[in-house]
Amino acid sequence: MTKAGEGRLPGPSPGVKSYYPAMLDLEGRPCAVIGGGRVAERKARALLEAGAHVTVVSPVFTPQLEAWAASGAVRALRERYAPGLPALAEARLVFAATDDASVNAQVCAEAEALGKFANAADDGAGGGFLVPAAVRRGRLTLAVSTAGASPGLAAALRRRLEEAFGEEYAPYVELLHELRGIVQLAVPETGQRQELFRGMLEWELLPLLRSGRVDPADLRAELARRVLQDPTPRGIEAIGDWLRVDARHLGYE
Ligand SMILES: C[C@@]1(CC(=O)O)c2cc3[nH]c(cc4nc(cc5[nH]c(cc(n2)[C@H]1CCC(=O)O)[C@@](C)(CC(=O)O)[C@@H]5CCC(=O)O)C(CC(=O)O)=C4CCC(=O)O)c(CCC(=O)O)c3CC(=O)O
Ligand SMILES: NC(=O)C1=CN([C@@H]2O[C@H](COP(=O)(O)OP(=O)(O)OC[C@H]3O[C@@H](n4cnc5c(N)ncnc54)[C@H](O)[C@@H]3O)[C@@H](O)[C@H]2O)C=CC1
Repeated sequence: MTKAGEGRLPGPSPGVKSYYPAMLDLEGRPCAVIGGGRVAERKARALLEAGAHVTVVSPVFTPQLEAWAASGAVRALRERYAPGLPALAEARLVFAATDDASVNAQVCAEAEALGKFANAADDGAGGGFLVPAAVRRGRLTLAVSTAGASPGLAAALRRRLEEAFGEEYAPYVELLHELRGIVQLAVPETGQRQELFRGMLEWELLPLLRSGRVDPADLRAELARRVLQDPTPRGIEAIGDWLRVDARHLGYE
C-alpha cells in the first residue's frame, strides 16, 4: 500500500535485484544439501545450528561431514545426485552445493518444479534464496547480504558486526524478552506498554553485562521485581537511575 503522495508503487528499484529478508524456523524440519565439500559443510553447519534435520547427498564428504554422519547429527547418502530423490522431495529447503554447475542447476530446477526454495552455491540468481553472513547473539541475529554482489564483503561486514555487538547482547536480549512478557501481563493497554518498552531501551544495561560483574539471572530477577512494583514510565525511569547508581556501586563506569 502506498501512502498518499508517496508517488511510486512499492517494488524493486529498476535494475537492482531485491531479496526479501526473513527468519525461518527450521527446527525439526528436513533440509537437503547436495554436495559434500567445504561449501556443503558450511551450509550444513548453519542448518544444524538452526535445529534442522539435515540430509547430505554426495559420493565424498569432508572429514567434518563424515564425523557428523557417524554421530548421527546428519544423514549421509553416499551417492551422486539423481532426480527423484525422496530426500529432496521431503525437504523444506534444498541446497545445491556441488562443484558441478550443471548438477547444481538440475537440483534447483527440480526444487523449483516441486515449489521449493533452493540455494545455488555457484549461482546467486539460480535458486530462489541466498544465505547471508550472520552473527548470532542468543536470540539476536544480525544478517548481511549483498544480493550475491560480493560474498566476501558480506563476510567482512559480519566480522565488523561481531566486534561491535559482543556476547553481552545474548543476556541483554534475553532480559528484554523476559521483561516484555511481564509487562504484557501487567499492563493491559498497548500504547502504554510501548512507552514502557521504549523506556527500557534507555537503561544502561549493556556496559553492566559486558563488565561481567553481575549475574544476568540475578539482574533479570531484580529488574522483574522492580518493574512489577511500578510498571509506569516514571517507574521505568527510576529503574534507569537505580541502574546508573548501582553500576557505579559495582565499580563499573
Ligand atoms: C550468492 C551466494 C549463494 C549462497 O551460497 O547462498 C554465494 C555465492 C558465491 N560465493 C562465492 C565465493 C565466496 N563465498 C564466500 C563466503 C560466503 N558466501 C556466502 C553466501 C553466498 N555466496 C551467497 C550470496 C550472499 C550475499 O552476497 O548476500 C556466505 C555469506 C554465507 C554462507 O555461505 O554460509 C559466506 C560467508 C559466511 C561468513 O563468513 O560469515 C567467500 C569467502 C570465504 O570463503 O571466506 C567466497 C570467496 C570470496 C568471494 O568470492 O567474494 C562464489 C564464487 C566461487 C568461485 O569464484 O568459484 C559464489 C558464486 C557466485 O558468485 O556466483
Ligand atoms: N556459496 C559459497 O559460499 C561458495 C560457493 N562456491 C561454489 O561452490 C562450489 C563447491 O565448492 P566446494 O564445496 O569448495 O567444492 P569441493 O570441491 O570441496 O566439493 C564439491 C563436492 O561436490 C560433490 N559432488 C560433485 N558432483 C556431485 C554430484 N553429481 N552429486 C552429489 N555431489 C556431487 C563432491 O563429492 C564434493 O563433495 C564451487 O565449485 C563454487 O562454484 C565456492 C566458494 C564459496
